[in-house]
Amino acid sequence: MREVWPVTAVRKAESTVMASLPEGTLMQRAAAGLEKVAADLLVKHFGGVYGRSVLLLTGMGDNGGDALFAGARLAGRGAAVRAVQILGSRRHEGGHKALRMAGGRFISPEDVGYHDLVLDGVTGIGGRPGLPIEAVNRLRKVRAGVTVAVDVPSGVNVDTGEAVGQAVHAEHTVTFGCLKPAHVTGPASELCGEIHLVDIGIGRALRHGDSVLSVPEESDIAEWVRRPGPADDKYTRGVAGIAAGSTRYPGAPLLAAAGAQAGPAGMIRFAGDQWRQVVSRHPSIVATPGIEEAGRVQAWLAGPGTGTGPRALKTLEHVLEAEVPTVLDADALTLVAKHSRLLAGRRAPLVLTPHDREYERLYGSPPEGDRASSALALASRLNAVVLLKGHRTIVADPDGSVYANPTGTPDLATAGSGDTLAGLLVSLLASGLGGGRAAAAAAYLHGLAGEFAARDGRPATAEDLGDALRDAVASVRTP
Ligand SMILES: NC(=O)C1=CN([C@@H]2O[C@H](COP(=O)(O)OP(=O)(O)OC[C@H]3O[C@@H](n4cnc5c(N)ncnc54)[C@H](O)[C@@H]3O)[C@@H](O)[C@H]2O)[C@@H](O)CC1
Ligand SMILES: [K+]
Repeated sequence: MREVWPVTAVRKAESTVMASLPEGTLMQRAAAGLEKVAADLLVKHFGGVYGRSVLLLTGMGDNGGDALFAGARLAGRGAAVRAVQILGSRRHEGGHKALRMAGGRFISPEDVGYHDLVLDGVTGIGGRPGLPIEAVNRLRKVRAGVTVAVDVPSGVNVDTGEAVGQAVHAEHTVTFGCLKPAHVTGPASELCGEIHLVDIGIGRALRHGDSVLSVPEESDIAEWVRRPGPADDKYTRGVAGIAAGSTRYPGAPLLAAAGAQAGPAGMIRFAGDQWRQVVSRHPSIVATPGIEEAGRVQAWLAGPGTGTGPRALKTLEHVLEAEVPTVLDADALTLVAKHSRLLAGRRAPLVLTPHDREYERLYGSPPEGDRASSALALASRLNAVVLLKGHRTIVADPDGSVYANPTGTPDLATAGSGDTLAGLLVSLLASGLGGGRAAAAAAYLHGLAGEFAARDGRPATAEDLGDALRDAVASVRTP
């Protein structure tokens, strides 16, 4: 699991470590890491460092200092390095001196044009969101072969992942010490490109309790997705129940079933009008038309394609009465938003999977720019795990843990995609995984499946996700 720390925690760790080091040591470590990534990119895209043009964008703080010292190192390797002040008039004296000594030059904002590599050192963790118009106008003149953000793309809100106004859009971000929220959540994460984490030695001073988000890694998912042991039978692996579909939405049950088939449960029960279609597509599923005769399960999924009429409400009441871990998706979210009594006094774990409009129905206002805080607010209010769908899906557990999902592709924004996610999620819950981890694992595997399904520009549909989910599970399990 990769932890994510906010600016205050980073500053605290930096000052603890800095107190025992000669002045400037951390900046030199940062600059060395930045130079390495920049040089590798120059080699990869332009065949070498020597003779390539590099532009350093600077502001008033140490972020510009990092860029200037890295630029001085690149100049020492024969790159033609220029620096331009994008924000304010105060400059980083040490960095300026180093660049001058290495043969770099300072140019006026009027003279910037194309450069092979641009290092964005306008603002870092000291940046306030939203750049002044003068800086934005200067940035507009910059044309880059490759843009590398120093620490974070300038202009973003580092602690929330919001991108206010015009922020730098980078293909790579070189960050120092640890990940910050802007790297993993919200629109800012889309402006970062590929993240390179440089160890500057502050890790030991970062306190676990100060981290605000976690990013699951492949090894976490492999550990969480239960594998059957020799003593297991279909019941001990967990029985998942799906209550889905209606004559209006007959496809949702099939897609939810396909998602569940990729998960770790040993058996799936289905209740709904499409019971015959479900069995003919998935003969291993035990299906009945009505919820009353569905049988016992270790976890329920309710909502995909059920509609919000009286029959759907009755089914949902039945599911909730079972008091087993339950995923509420799609129409079930609309129903609990309308009938708050449904969740009153609930004890068994609950996982809700809203997109933004469903979130608004449940919470009363849409998610804010700080999606992690918004997800956590709903999780606390309803005492339920909230999986807030988005480009970077957030999972918030009422116990306070928040996960930012690192996988996925915009290709997943397709009809029926959520049904497969909900199906996989209920299978994970039925296998005994806790709500937060089950939701984080489902989001991870679903995102990976989307990447697989859309590989090489293939148009992906939700129908492709069942197979792709099995490939995703296999790929996290293969070391
Ligand atoms: N503190 C440390 O120990 C280390 C810091 N490092 C670098 O230092 C950076 C932080 O440096 P600073 O704290 O100097 O902060 P920044 O360099 O991020 O910028 C702060 C300056 O920019 C101005 N500013 C920020 N946002 C603005 C806005 N929207 N409009 C107008 N002015 C704005 C501030 O008033 C301040 O003068 C990190 O991101 C990292 O790149 C690294 O060298 C590693 C060590
Ligand atoms: K920056």
